[in-house]
Amino acid sequence: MKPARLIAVGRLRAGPEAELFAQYNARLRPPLAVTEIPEARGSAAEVRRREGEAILAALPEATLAVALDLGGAAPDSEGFARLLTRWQESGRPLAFLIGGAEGLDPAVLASAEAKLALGPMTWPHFLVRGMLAEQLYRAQAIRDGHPYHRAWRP
Ligand SMILES: C[S@@+](CC[C@H](N)C(=O)[O-])C[C@H]1O[C@@H](n2cnc3c(N)ncnc32)[C@H](O)[C@@H]1O
Repeated sequence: MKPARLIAVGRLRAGPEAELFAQYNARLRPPLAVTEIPEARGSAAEVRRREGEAILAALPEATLAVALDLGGAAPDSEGFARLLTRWQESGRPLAFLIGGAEGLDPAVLASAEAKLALGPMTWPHFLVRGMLAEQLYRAQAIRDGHPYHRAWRP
């Protein structure tokens, strides 16, 4: 499987969020390749626009982009595993996009093939990297029939 790319705003420094991401990313076959976009300055709209331009410029041609966004669909983990399989089988480069403190620019959201929410709450963008990597690992476990994922609940 070709590696998916994570394009995320901000520089993740050493600390608990970096460790969380590294722990799950290391379990992915293959791990996500990470491209960090520098945080922009200006008004909220300028920040979104500048960061958005940099995100779009970082996307390889024909990329199937999945934007992490509160307004996106929120599948359960099995549904996400099925979506991931469909995206990977498209044969196109796959990239997940995470915005910065001001969120993703409308131009980025409009260009994305899919929008994915990790529930209705707003999470810090550096934590979202680890949460996404965990769900990608869970999707891998679901497809492999690995007991990491226990679907049963009372
Ligand atoms: C602090 S949030 C930005 C909040 C911004 N006001 C907005 O509504 O997008 C930074 C980034 O983290 C990601 N994010 C935060 N919470 C999320 C959630 N529940 N689902 C998906 N992505 C989320 C998104 O990529 C977002 O652009």
